[in-house]
Amino acid sequence: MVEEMWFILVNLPFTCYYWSLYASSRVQDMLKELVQEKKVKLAQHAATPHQDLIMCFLSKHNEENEQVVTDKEILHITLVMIARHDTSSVLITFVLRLLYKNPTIYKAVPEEEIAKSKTSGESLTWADLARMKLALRDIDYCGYLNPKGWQVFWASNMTHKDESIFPEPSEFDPARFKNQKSIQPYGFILFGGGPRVCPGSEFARIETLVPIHYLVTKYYRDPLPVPTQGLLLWIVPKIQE
Ligand code: HEM
Repeated sequence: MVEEMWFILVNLPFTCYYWSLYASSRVQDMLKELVQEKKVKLAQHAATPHQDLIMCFLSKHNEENEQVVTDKEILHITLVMIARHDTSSVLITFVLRLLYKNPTIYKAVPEEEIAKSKTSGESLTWADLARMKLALRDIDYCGYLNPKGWQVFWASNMTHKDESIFPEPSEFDPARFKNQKSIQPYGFILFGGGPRVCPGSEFARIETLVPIHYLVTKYYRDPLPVPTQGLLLWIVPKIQE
Protein backbone atom coordinates (compact mmCIF):
# COMPACT_ATOMS: atom_id res chain seq x y z
CA MET A 1 0.00 0.00 0.00
CA VAL A 2 1.36 3.39 -0.97
CA GLU A 3 0.13 6.41 0.93
CA GLU A 4 0.95 9.90 -0.09
CA MET A 5 0.77 13.41 1.28
CA TRP A 6 0.97 16.51 -0.81
CA PHE A 7 2.36 19.84 0.29
CA ILE A 8 2.70 22.93 -1.85
CA LEU A 9 5.70 24.85 -0.61
CA VAL A 10 4.44 28.41 -0.92
CA ASN A 11 5.55 30.69 1.85
CA LEU A 12 2.15 32.17 2.70
CA PRO A 13 1.57 33.62 6.18
CA PHE A 14 0.08 31.23 8.77
CA THR A 15 0.83 28.05 6.82
CA CYS A 16 2.90 25.28 8.48
CA TYR A 17 5.66 26.01 5.99
CA TYR A 18 5.69 29.69 7.00
CA TRP A 19 5.85 28.81 10.71
CA SER A 20 8.59 26.22 10.19
CA LEU A 21 10.79 28.79 8.39
CA TYR A 22 9.96 31.34 11.07
CA ALA A 23 10.85 28.90 13.87
CA SER A 24 14.08 27.92 12.13
CA SER A 25 15.26 31.53 11.77
CA ARG A 26 14.27 32.28 15.40
CA VAL A 27 16.34 29.37 16.69
CA GLN A 28 19.30 30.55 14.64
CA ASP A 29 18.90 34.13 15.91
CA MET A 30 18.72 32.87 19.50
CA LEU A 31 21.90 30.87 19.03
CA LYS A 32 23.68 33.84 17.43
CA GLU A 33 22.68 35.99 20.40
CA LEU A 34 23.92 33.34 22.80
CA VAL A 35 27.30 33.19 21.04
CA GLN A 36 27.59 37.00 21.20
CA GLU A 37 26.76 37.04 24.92
CA LYS A 38 29.42 34.42 25.57
CA LYS A 39 31.98 36.39 23.54
CA VAL A 40 31.31 39.45 25.72
CA LYS A 41 31.64 37.42 28.90
CA LEU A 42 34.94 35.95 27.72
CA ALA A 43 36.25 39.41 26.78
CA GLN A 44 35.28 40.72 30.22
CA HIS A 45 36.85 37.65 31.89
CA ALA A 46 33.45 36.98 33.43
CA ALA A 47 33.62 33.36 32.27
CA THR A 48 36.25 30.68 31.84
CA PRO A 49 37.04 29.00 28.49
CA HIS A 50 36.18 25.61 29.94
CA GLN A 51 32.78 26.63 31.24
CA ASP A 52 30.94 25.06 28.33
CA LEU A 53 31.50 23.84 24.77
CA ILE A 54 30.73 27.17 23.06
CA MET A 55 33.13 29.02 25.38
CA CYS A 56 35.73 26.37 24.60
CA PHE A 57 35.33 26.91 20.82
CA LEU A 58 35.33 30.68 21.19
CA SER A 59 38.58 30.66 23.13
CA LYS A 60 40.59 28.74 20.54
CA HIS A 61 42.73 31.18 18.56
CA ASN A 62 45.46 30.65 15.96
CA GLU A 63 48.84 32.41 15.78
CA GLU A 64 47.19 35.42 14.08
CA ASN A 65 44.80 35.58 17.02
CA GLU A 66 41.84 34.61 14.84
CA GLN A 67 39.03 32.47 16.19
CA VAL A 68 39.73 28.89 15.02
CA VAL A 69 36.10 27.68 15.02
CA THR A 70 33.99 30.26 13.18
CA ASP A 71 30.64 31.53 14.50
CA LYS A 72 28.91 29.71 11.62
CA GLU A 73 30.61 26.44 12.57
CA ILE A 74 29.62 26.91 16.19
CA LEU A 75 25.98 27.34 15.10
CA HIS A 76 26.16 24.14 13.04
CA ILE A 77 27.72 22.18 15.88
CA THR A 78 25.09 23.45 18.31
CA LEU A 79 22.28 22.45 15.94
CA VAL A 80 23.84 18.98 15.55
CA MET A 81 23.93 18.71 19.33
CA ILE A 82 20.22 19.49 19.44
CA ALA A 83 19.63 16.90 16.66
CA ARG A 84 21.59 14.34 18.63
CA HIS A 85 20.23 15.04 22.09
CA ASP A 86 16.47 15.32 21.66
CA THR A 87 16.11 12.37 19.28
CA SER A 88 17.87 9.89 21.57
CA SER A 89 16.35 11.20 24.80
CA VAL A 90 12.83 11.06 23.34
CA LEU A 91 13.51 7.52 22.09
CA ILE A 92 14.70 6.37 25.54
CA THR A 93 11.67 8.05 27.16
CA PHE A 94 9.26 6.24 24.83
CA VAL A 95 11.00 2.87 25.25
CA LEU A 96 10.79 3.24 29.04
CA ARG A 97 7.11 4.15 28.83
CA LEU A 98 6.33 1.22 26.53
CA LEU A 99 8.28 -1.23 28.69
CA TYR A 100 6.44 0.07 31.76
CA LYS A 101 3.08 -0.41 30.03
CA ASN A 102 4.01 -3.88 28.75
CA PRO A 103 5.41 -5.83 31.72
CA THR A 104 5.36 -9.13 29.81
CA ILE A 105 7.59 -7.74 27.09
CA TYR A 106 9.75 -6.05 29.70
CA LYS A 107 10.42 -9.42 31.33
CA ALA A 108 11.05 -11.14 28.03
CA VAL A 109 13.02 -8.49 26.20
CA PRO A 110 16.19 -10.15 24.93
CA GLU A 111 18.49 -7.15 24.86
CA GLU A 112 21.12 -8.76 22.64
CA GLU A 113 18.47 -9.03 19.95
CA ILE A 114 17.81 -5.30 20.05
CA ALA A 115 21.52 -4.80 19.53
CA LYS A 116 21.36 -6.75 16.29
CA SER A 117 18.80 -4.41 14.74
CA LYS A 118 20.21 -2.98 11.55
CA THR A 119 18.67 -1.41 8.50
CA SER A 120 19.64 -2.42 5.00
CA GLY A 121 18.24 -2.38 1.53
CA GLU A 122 18.60 -1.63 -2.11
CA SER A 123 15.28 -0.93 -3.82
CA LEU A 124 13.66 2.43 -4.52
CA THR A 125 11.01 3.55 -2.02
CA TRP A 126 9.47 6.76 -0.74
CA ALA A 127 12.45 7.18 1.54
CA ASP A 128 14.71 6.81 -1.43
CA LEU A 129 12.75 9.39 -3.38
CA ALA A 130 12.85 11.71 -0.43
CA ARG A 131 16.62 11.62 -0.42
CA MET A 132 16.45 13.26 -3.82
CA LYS A 133 14.77 16.21 -2.08
CA LEU A 134 14.57 18.50 -5.08
CA ALA A 135 13.82 16.47 -8.20
CA LEU A 136 16.47 17.13 -10.85
CA ARG A 137 14.20 15.58 -13.50
CA ASP A 138 10.62 14.32 -13.78
CA ILE A 139 10.32 11.20 -11.65
CA ASP A 140 7.59 8.66 -12.17
CA TYR A 141 6.98 6.60 -9.06
CA CYS A 142 4.23 3.97 -9.13
CA GLY A 143 2.25 6.09 -11.57
CA TYR A 144 2.72 9.31 -9.57
CA LEU A 145 4.61 12.03 -11.33
CA ASN A 146 6.96 14.21 -9.33
CA PRO A 147 7.82 17.02 -11.73
CA LYS A 148 11.32 18.39 -12.06
CA GLY A 149 12.05 21.03 -9.41
CA TRP A 150 9.40 19.73 -7.00
CA GLN A 151 10.30 18.55 -3.56
CA VAL A 152 9.34 15.22 -2.04
CA PHE A 153 8.82 14.98 1.68
CA TRP A 154 8.62 11.64 3.36
CA ALA A 155 7.03 10.93 6.70
CA SER A 156 8.81 7.94 8.22
CA ASN A 157 5.91 7.22 10.57
CA MET A 158 3.69 6.51 7.54
CA THR A 159 6.14 3.83 6.41
CA HIS A 160 6.40 2.47 9.97
CA LYS A 161 2.61 2.37 10.28
CA ASP A 162 2.22 0.54 6.96
CA GLU A 163 0.56 -2.80 7.75
CA SER A 164 2.09 -4.45 4.70
CA ILE A 165 5.53 -3.83 6.25
CA PHE A 166 4.74 -4.18 9.95
CA PRO A 167 1.59 -6.16 10.79
CA GLU A 168 -0.32 -4.50 13.63
CA PRO A 169 2.03 -1.54 13.51
CA SER A 170 0.67 0.18 16.62
CA GLU A 171 1.49 -2.81 18.83
CA PHE A 172 4.70 -2.53 20.84
CA ASP A 173 6.42 -5.71 19.73
CA PRO A 174 10.24 -5.62 19.81
CA ALA A 175 10.23 -9.27 18.71
CA ARG A 176 9.24 -8.12 15.21
CA PHE A 177 12.89 -7.12 14.73
CA LYS A 178 14.13 -10.62 15.61
CA ASN A 179 14.24 -11.67 12.01
CA GLN A 180 15.85 -8.77 10.19
CA LYS A 181 15.32 -10.45 6.85
CA SER A 182 11.53 -10.22 7.29
CA ILE A 183 11.74 -6.41 7.13
CA GLN A 184 11.75 -5.23 3.56
CA PRO A 185 14.47 -2.88 2.30
CA TYR A 186 13.87 0.65 3.54
CA GLY A 187 10.93 -0.62 5.60
CA PHE A 188 12.51 0.59 8.83
CA ILE A 189 13.74 4.11 8.19
CA LEU A 190 14.15 5.58 11.65
CA PHE A 191 17.41 7.18 10.55
CA GLY A 192 16.37 8.01 6.99
CA GLY A 193 18.32 6.47 4.13
CA GLY A 194 20.55 7.19 1.17
CA PRO A 195 23.31 9.80 1.08
CA ARG A 196 21.71 12.00 3.77
CA VAL A 197 21.12 9.14 6.21
CA CYS A 198 21.60 10.17 9.84
CA PRO A 199 25.37 10.19 10.51
CA GLY A 200 24.70 9.69 14.22
CA SER A 201 22.75 6.45 13.81
CA GLU A 202 25.43 4.10 15.18
CA PHE A 203 26.13 6.43 18.09
CA ALA A 204 22.39 6.77 18.76
CA ARG A 205 22.01 2.97 18.81
CA ILE A 206 24.73 2.65 21.42
CA GLU A 207 23.63 5.52 23.62
CA THR A 208 20.04 4.28 23.68
CA LEU A 209 20.92 0.58 24.02
CA VAL A 210 23.28 1.05 26.97
CA PRO A 211 20.66 2.52 29.37
CA ILE A 212 18.02 0.04 28.16
CA HIS A 213 20.47 -2.85 28.61
CA TYR A 214 21.21 -1.78 32.20
CA LEU A 215 17.56 -1.13 32.84
CA VAL A 216 16.42 -4.60 31.78
CA THR A 217 19.33 -6.46 33.37
CA LYS A 218 19.87 -4.55 36.63
CA TYR A 219 16.47 -3.16 37.57
CA TYR A 220 13.02 -4.56 37.94
CA ARG A 221 9.62 -2.99 37.65
CA ASP A 222 7.86 -2.64 40.97
CA PRO A 223 4.13 -3.05 40.25
CA LEU A 224 3.12 -1.75 43.71
CA PRO A 225 2.08 1.88 44.10
CA VAL A 226 4.69 3.91 45.97
CA PRO A 227 4.19 7.46 47.34
CA THR A 228 6.30 9.67 45.09
CA GLN A 229 7.12 12.12 47.90
CA GLY A 230 7.73 9.39 50.50
CA LEU A 231 5.27 8.93 53.34
CA LEU A 232 5.38 11.22 56.35
CA LEU A 233 3.99 9.22 59.25
CA TRP A 234 4.34 9.88 62.90
CA ILE A 235 4.05 6.67 64.88
CA VAL A 236 3.10 7.16 68.53
CA PRO A 237 3.39 4.24 70.96
CA LYS A 238 0.11 3.17 72.60
CA ILE A 239 -0.17 4.21 76.21
CA GLN A 240 0.41 1.16 78.35
CA GLU A 241 -2.53 0.63 80.72
C1 HEM B 1 17.35 8.06 17.96
C2 HEM B 1 18.15 9.00 17.54
C3 HEM B 1 18.14 9.65 16.17
C4 HEM B 1 17.19 9.62 15.18
C5 HEM B 1 15.83 8.92 15.20
C6 HEM B 1 17.69 10.41 14.08
C7 HEM B 1 17.02 10.58 12.89
C8 HEM B 1 17.54 11.29 11.81
C9 HEM B 1 16.94 11.36 10.49
C10 HEM B 1 15.65 10.66 10.08
C11 HEM B 1 17.72 12.14 9.72
C12 HEM B 1 17.53 12.46 8.23
C13 HEM B 1 16.78 13.75 8.09
C14 HEM B 1 16.59 14.10 6.63
O1 HEM B 1 16.02 13.33 5.90
O2 HEM B 1 17.05 15.14 6.22
C15 HEM B 1 18.82 12.59 10.53
C16 HEM B 1 19.82 13.44 10.10
C17 HEM B 1 20.85 13.87 10.90
N1 HEM B 1 21.16 13.43 12.18
FE1 HEM B 1 20.09 12.12 13.25
N2 HEM B 1 18.92 10.90 14.42
C18 HEM B 1 19.23 10.47 15.68
C19 HEM B 1 20.39 10.71 16.38
C20 HEM B 1 21.41 11.52 15.94
C21 HEM B 1 22.66 11.72 16.64
C22 HEM B 1 23.04 10.99 17.94
C23 HEM B 1 23.38 12.61 15.90
C24 HEM B 1 24.77 13.16 16.15
C25 HEM B 1 25.65 12.65 16.98
C26 HEM B 1 22.58 12.98 14.75
C27 HEM B 1 22.97 13.89 13.79
C28 HEM B 1 22.29 14.08 12.60
C29 HEM B 1 22.74 14.99 11.55
C30 HEM B 1 23.96 15.89 11.59
C31 HEM B 1 21.83 14.86 10.49
C32 HEM B 1 21.85 15.61 9.15
C33 HEM B 1 22.55 14.76 8.10
C34 HEM B 1 22.50 15.38 6.71
O3 HEM B 1 21.59 16.15 6.41
O4 HEM B 1 23.41 15.07 5.92
N3 HEM B 1 21.41 12.29 14.81
N4 HEM B 1 18.70 12.04 11.81
